[in-house]
Amino acid sequence: MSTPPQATAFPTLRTPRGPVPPGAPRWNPQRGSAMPSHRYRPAHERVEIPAGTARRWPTRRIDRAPLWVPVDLRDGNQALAEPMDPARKRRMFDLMVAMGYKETEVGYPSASRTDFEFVRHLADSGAVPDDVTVVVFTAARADLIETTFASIRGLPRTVVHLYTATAPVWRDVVLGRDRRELRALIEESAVRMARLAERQPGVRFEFSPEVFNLTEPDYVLEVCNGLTRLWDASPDRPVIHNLPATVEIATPNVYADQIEYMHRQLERRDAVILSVHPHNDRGTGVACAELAVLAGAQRVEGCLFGNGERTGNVDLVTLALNLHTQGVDPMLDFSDIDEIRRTVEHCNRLPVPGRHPYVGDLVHTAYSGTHQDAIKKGLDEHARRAAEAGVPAGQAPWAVPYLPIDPADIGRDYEAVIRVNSQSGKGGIGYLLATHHGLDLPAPLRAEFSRTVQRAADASGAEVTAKELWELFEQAYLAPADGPLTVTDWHTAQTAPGAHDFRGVLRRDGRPPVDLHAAGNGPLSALAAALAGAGIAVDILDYAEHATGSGPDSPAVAYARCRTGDAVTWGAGRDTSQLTASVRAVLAAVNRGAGERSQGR
Ligand SMILES: CC(=O)SCCNC(=O)CCNC(=O)[C@H](O)C(C)(C)COP(=O)(O)OP(=O)(O)OC[C@H]1O[C@@H](n2cnc3c(N)ncnc32)[C@H](O)[C@@H]1OP(=O)(O)O
Ligand SMILES: CC(C)C(=O)C(=O)O
Ligand SMILES: [Mg+2]
Repeated sequence: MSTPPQATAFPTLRTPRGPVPPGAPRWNPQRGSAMPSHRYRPAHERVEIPAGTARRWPTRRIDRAPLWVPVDLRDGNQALAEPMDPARKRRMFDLMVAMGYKETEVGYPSASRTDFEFVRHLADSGAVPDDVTVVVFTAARADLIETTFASIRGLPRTVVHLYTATAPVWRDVVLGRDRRELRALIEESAVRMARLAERQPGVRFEFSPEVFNLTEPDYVLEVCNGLTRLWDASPDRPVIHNLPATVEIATPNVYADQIEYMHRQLERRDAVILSVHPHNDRGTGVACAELAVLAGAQRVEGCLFGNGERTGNVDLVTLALNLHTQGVDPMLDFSDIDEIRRTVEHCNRLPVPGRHPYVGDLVHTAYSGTHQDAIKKGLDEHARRAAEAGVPAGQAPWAVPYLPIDPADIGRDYEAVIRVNSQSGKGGIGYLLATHHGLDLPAPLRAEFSRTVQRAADASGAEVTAKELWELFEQAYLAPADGPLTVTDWHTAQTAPGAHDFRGVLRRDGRPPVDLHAAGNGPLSALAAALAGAGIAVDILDYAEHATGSGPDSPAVAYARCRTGDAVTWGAGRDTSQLTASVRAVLAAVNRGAGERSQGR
C-alpha cells in the first residue's frame, strides 16, 4: 500500500473560506485559491467614468511625439536610498539636455537643502540652455511655495508645479478636508503662486491632482477648471494640468477613458497642456501612457528606464523608442543608449536589468536556434536590399525577424545579437563563425558541426563563446590535417592546360615514408591519385573555399568532403595559400575518415 501524503509536506494553505485540508489539491474551483483576493475592490467600483464618454482613443494612432518631461531629479530622486548629490544631479541634468529634453523637473526645492542649492546652481551657472525650461515642485503650503520661488530667482523660464492629493481616501485620511475645503486650500496656494510670479518673469504653472486616477472625475474637472480661470491661462501662457496615476490601479483602458473624459471636458482647452504621469504598479505604465496620448494627452512625465517609487515611474526611454520603431521621430537622441544607461546607473546607483526593453544586456540577443536562423537570414537580406538600393545599411528600411529595432540605431553592434548555447542551431553557429572568424561553412558541414557544438554545450550547460566555437571547429576539422597521416615536402605543377602533377612524401606512424607522385586534371585530383597509388583510396565528393577577410594577407579556408574507404567525412584547411588550405582540407578529411574507421563507425 502506498503511503498517504504527509500533511506536513506543504505549509497549511488557507482560502477565503477556510483552511485547505491536508492532502487536498492546492487549487479547487469550488473553494478558490488560498489568496485573499476578496479584500480588494476593482477600480471601476472606486471611480466611475461618467456615462456618455464616447471613446475615440481606441481607433487613434500616435503620429508624433508628445512633450516629454523627465522627472528623475524629483520623483525618481525621492525614491532613492541615497538621493543624488549635486554632482550626480548635474550629471543627470546635462544628460537630459544632451538627449534633447526641452522641459525637465529638477527638484523639490523646499524639501531639502540639496534640492534648493541645485536649483540655485542652475540659475547661477548658466547650465540651462535657452530652449530648456526647468520645473520645480511644491506642495500646497505657504512656506514651501515661498521657498520654491526663492529657489528659481533669476531663471528665465520655469514651471512651478503645485500638487495636492484629491482622491477620497487621501482627502479623508491624509489631509482631513472635504471636497470644498481642499479646493479652497489649492486655490489659496494658486493665488499665492500667481502673486509671487508677478515678481518673477517667465513662470508658468502646473497643477497635479495627485492620485487623479482614484479621484471622482467631476471633482478633478472642477478643481482644474477653477485653476485655469484663476491663473488666467491663455494659448500663449498655457497652464499644465498633469493627471497622475500616482498608484496604478486599473487596466490601461480605464486610464485612457479618464484622460479622454478630461481632454473633452476641460475648459479653455487651447490654453491647457494636458499632461500624464503614470506609475507602474501593475507593470502597465507604458501602456497607460500610450493610451493616454491616444486619448488626448500632450505631455508625458516619467523617468529614464523607469526609476521611481515602488515599481517606478513610466519609462520614458521605452516610450520614445516605441515611437521610433513605429516610424515616429521621438525627438530625442538615443544613438548611444549604453552611455545613457551608464550615466543613469551612476546617478541612481541602481542597475538596469538585463531584460529591460531596448537597453538590457540581453534584449537584442537570441540563443534559440530557429530565431537565430531567422535573424541571420533577415540580416543577410537587409544587407542585400541596402546594397541593391545603394543606401547605407543604417538607412534602409528595417524588417529583420525578431528584432523590433536595428541595434545600430541605438549604438549597439550586432555582436550580442546571436549567442550560442544548447538551445542554438546551425544558423546561429554559422553566423558566429562568419562574423567572428570569417568562416562560411557549406550548409551540410554547418549542420554537422552544430551537432558537435550542441554536445559540448549540453555537456557544459554553459554558453559557447565565439572563441570556444573556433576551438571546437579547429579541433574537429582543421587539426586532423596534421596526423596521423601527413604529406610533407609536397609541391604541384601544371604540366599542360588542365594537367597537374602532385609530388610529396607520405608519412604514417610506424611506417617508412613513401614517395607520392601522380597526375590529375587539378592539384587535388592529382593528390587523390597520389594517395591511391600509396593504397589510400580517396574520393573528393564536395569542395568549397573562400577568403576569410578582404585583405591580400587574409587566410583562405577550404572545406573538403571525402570518401575514404567506407567513411565519408569533412575536413578543413586554413592557410594564406589557397592551395595549401585545400591540400590540408583533404588530408584532414582523410585522417578524420581513418579515425572513424578505427572507431568502427
Ligand atoms: C506622489 C508624490 O510624489 S508627492 C511628492 C512627495 N515627495 C516628498 O514628500 C519628498 C519631499 N518631502 C519632504 O521633504 C517633506 O515631506 C516636506 C519638507 C515637503 C514637508 O515635511 P514636513 O513638514 O515634515 O511634513 P511631512 O513630510 O510629515 O508631510 C505630512 C504633512 O503634509 C501634508 N501634506 C501632504 N501633501 C500635501 C500637499 N500636497 N499640500 C499640502 N500639504 C500636504 C499632510 O497632510 C501632513 O500634514 P499634517 O502634518 O498637518 O498632518
Ligand atoms: C505628479 C506628482 C504629484 C506625482 O509624482 C504623482 O502623483 O505620482
Ligand atoms: Mg509620481
